[in-house]
Amino acid sequence: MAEEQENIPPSSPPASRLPAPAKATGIPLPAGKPLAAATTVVGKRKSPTADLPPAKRLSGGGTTGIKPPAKARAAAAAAAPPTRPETRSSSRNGMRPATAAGARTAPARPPAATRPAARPPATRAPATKPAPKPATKTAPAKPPVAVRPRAGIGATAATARRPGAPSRPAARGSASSTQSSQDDPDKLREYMGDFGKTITDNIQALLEQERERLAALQGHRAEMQTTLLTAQSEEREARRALANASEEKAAMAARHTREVEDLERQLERREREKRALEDELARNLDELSRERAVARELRTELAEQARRHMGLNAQLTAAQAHATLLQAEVERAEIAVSASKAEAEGYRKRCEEADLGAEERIRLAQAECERRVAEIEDELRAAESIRRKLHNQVQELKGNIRVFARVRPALAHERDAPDGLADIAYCDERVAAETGQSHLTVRSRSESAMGKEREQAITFNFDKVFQPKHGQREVFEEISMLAQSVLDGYNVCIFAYGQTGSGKSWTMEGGEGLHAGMIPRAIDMIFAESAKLKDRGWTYAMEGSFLEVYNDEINDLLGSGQFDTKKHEIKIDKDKMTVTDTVSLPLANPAQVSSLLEKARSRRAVAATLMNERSSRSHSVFALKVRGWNDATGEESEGILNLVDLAGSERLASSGADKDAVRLKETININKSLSALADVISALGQGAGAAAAHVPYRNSTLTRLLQTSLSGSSKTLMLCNISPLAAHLGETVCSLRFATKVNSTPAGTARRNLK
Ligand SMILES: Nc1ncnc2c1ncn2[C@@H]1O[C@H](COP(=O)(O)OP(=O)(O)OP(=O)(O)O)[C@@H](O)[C@H]1O
Repeated sequence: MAEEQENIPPSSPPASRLPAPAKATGIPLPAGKPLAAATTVVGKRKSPTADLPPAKRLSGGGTTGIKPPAKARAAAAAAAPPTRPETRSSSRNGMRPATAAGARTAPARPPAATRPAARPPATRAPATKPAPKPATKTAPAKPPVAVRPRAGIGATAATARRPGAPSRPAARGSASSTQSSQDDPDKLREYMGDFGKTITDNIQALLEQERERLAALQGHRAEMQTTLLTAQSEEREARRALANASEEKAAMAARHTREVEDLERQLERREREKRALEDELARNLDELSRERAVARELRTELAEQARRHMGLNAQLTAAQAHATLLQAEVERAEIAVSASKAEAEGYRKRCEEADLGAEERIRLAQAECERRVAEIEDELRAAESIRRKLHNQVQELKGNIRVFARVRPALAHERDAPDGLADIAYCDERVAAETGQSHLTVRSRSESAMGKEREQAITFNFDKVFQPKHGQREVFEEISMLAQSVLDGYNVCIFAYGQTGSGKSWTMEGGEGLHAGMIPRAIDMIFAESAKLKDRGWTYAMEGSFLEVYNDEINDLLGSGQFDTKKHEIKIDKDKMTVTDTVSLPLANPAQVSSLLEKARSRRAVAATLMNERSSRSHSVFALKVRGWNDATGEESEGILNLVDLAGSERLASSGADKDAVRLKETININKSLSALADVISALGQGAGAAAAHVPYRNSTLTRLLQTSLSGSSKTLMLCNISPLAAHLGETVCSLRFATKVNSTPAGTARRNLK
C-alpha cells in the first residue's frame, strides 16, 4: 500500500476529489489525508455497535478470543486509553459490578486519545473508581443491577460508580442493613442467596449480551472485510481512473497547449488582419477626407459656376438687349452707308480725273530717278576703277614681291626643351607700323677658332614680322589686300617657306574657327567680296586645283584613285599655264572649297603612308582661278591665287639625307627647287624690258608650275616661318637668309589681266 501511495503523482488531487466510485462505497475519506490513512479510518468505521468505546470492544475481543486485524490492533493500542489496565483487571475480576457498570458506561466516553491530558492516569486511580459520566446514559437500555430495589447492592453499585459521593443516603442505608444482617443470619443467608442468584442472572445476562456482541462484531468484521475488499478494488479502480485521468489530463494539457498556440497564432493573424484593416481604414479615411475635400471644392466650384452662370445669364440678357439696340443702330448705319456710297462714287470720279495727272507726274519722276541711278552707277564704276588703281598703286608701293617672317610659339612639349628657346628680338611694333618695315634680331653664341666664345647678332629686315603672340587673324589682315587683287584680275602667289615643323601648314591651312589659316580665310574673303561686287555688275566663276610637287614630279591631289600615278606635263601658251590630266573643280561657295581641301589632305596622307612621310618633303600648290565679267561695262578679268606650302628647307646634314638615299634624293630635289625659286624671284627683281634678265623658270618643276603667277604681272608674298627653338637656330638663320634674299629683290610692276 505504501508503494502504491508513492506512485501517486504529487499533483494528484486529494482523496476528497476522487471520482464517483470512491464515493459510491459510502466511505468518507478525510480531506487531504492519504488513502492509507483513509483505509485506517475505514478500519475504525463505526459499526452498529459503535456506541461502545474502543477499549471495551478490544477488551471484549480479548475475552472472547476474537482478535481484531493487526492494524486495528495497532490503532487500538495507539489510541488505548490509560484506563486499559484498569479495564483488563476489571475483566479478569469479572465479579465486580462496578467494573461491569464501568464497562457498560464506557461507550459513552470519548475516545481515550482525545481525552484531556490533564486527566489522571487510570493506573493511579483506585480500582473501584467509576467512569465519571455515561453510567446514567446506558441505564435505560439495561437497567443496572445497582438500580434494582435491593438496597445493599444498589448502595454498593452506587458507591462503586460514585465513590466520591459519601453524602448519599444509599451509603447510609447499606451500613444500616449490614448491621441488621449481622443481627439476623437467616435474613443474611436469604439475602446472599438472592444476591447470588441475582449475580448469576446478571452474569448470564452479561454473557448473553457479550455473545450477541461478539456475533455482531464477527458479522461486522466480515462486513468490514467485504467493505475493505470493495474499497481496495474501488481504490484500484480509482487509481486506474486516476492514471487515466492523469494521461487524459496530460493529453488535455498538450491539446490545451496546442489549442493555446493555435489561438495565439490566430490571435496574431487576427492582430495582423486588424492592423491591415486599421491601415486600410486609415487609408480609406484619408481617401474619404480627400474625397470630401474634392467634394467640397466641387461644391464650391459648382456654387461658383452657378453664380457665374447667373452672371452670364444676366450678361446675356443685357447683351440681347444691347444687340437689339445695335440692330437698330446697324439699320441706321446701313442707311448712312448707302448715303456714303453715293458720296464716294462722286469722290471716285473726281479721283480718276486727279490720277491721270498724278500718273504723268510719277512717270516723269521715275525717268528722273533712273537717270540719277545711271549717273550714280557710272560714278560708282569710276570710283571702283579708281579704287582698283589706288589699291594696285598701294600694292606696288608696298612691292609686288613682299616677304613676311613669322615666328611660331613654342609648343607645350617644347617649353622644357634642353637647349631652350632661341634668342630672337623683335623691333618696336609702332615704329614698324610707321615705317612699313620691321626686323628681327637673332643672337647666337659660337666658339671661334681660337676657342673664344663669341656672340653673334644678325638682324633681318622684312615687310612684316609676326611674333609668336600674333594669331592667324593678324597675319591675314596683311594678306587680305592680295586676295582682293585676285578679284581685280591679278595673279597672286603666296608661299610658306621654312624648315619642317616651323608652322608652314599651320599658316596656310590652320585649324578650326579662329585658327583658320590663310587658304580658308582668303577663299571666304574672295567669295564675300565677289558677292558684294555683284551690285556693281560683276559676276565671278571660280575653280580650284590642288597639286603636289614631290621629287620634281607633279601629283594631282584631286585626281581619282588612291594615289596619282599619271605623268603630268606643264604647258604654257600665251601666259596661260595648264597641267595635263589634272582636275580643276568649279567652286560655287566656300563649303565646296573646304571639301576640296579635305580631299587633297586625305590623298596627301595616303601618299605619305605609301611612300614614307613626305608631306614635309613635297611642295603643295593650291590654285584658285577667279574669272569675272561685268555685263554693265563689258569688262572681264582673270586672276589666279596660288597658295604654296613649300617643302621643309633642311640642310643635308640635319635632314639625315647623308645616311638615307631616298632622303638624299628628296633633299637634293627640295634644295634644287628652292634655289630655282630664289633665282626666279631674283631674276624677276631685275625688271622687265630690254634690261630684263632671263628668268630661269625651267630649272625646276615648281618654278615652271608657278611661272604665270611669278611673272612680272603677279603679286608675290613669301611667308618665312621660323621655329622658336634654340636647337633649330642654324636652320632658322638659313631660312631668314633665303627670305632676305627674296626680300631684297627689286619689286616689279604687277599687271592686271583685263580683256
Ligand atoms: N602660329 C602657330 N600657333 C600655334 N601653333 C602652331 C603655330 N605654327 C605652328 N604651330 C604648330 O606647330 C606644329 C608644326 O606646324 P606645321 O605642321 O604647320 O609645320 P610645317 O612647317 O608645316 O611642318 P611640315 O613641313 O612637316 O609640314 C603643328 O603642331 C602646329 O599646330
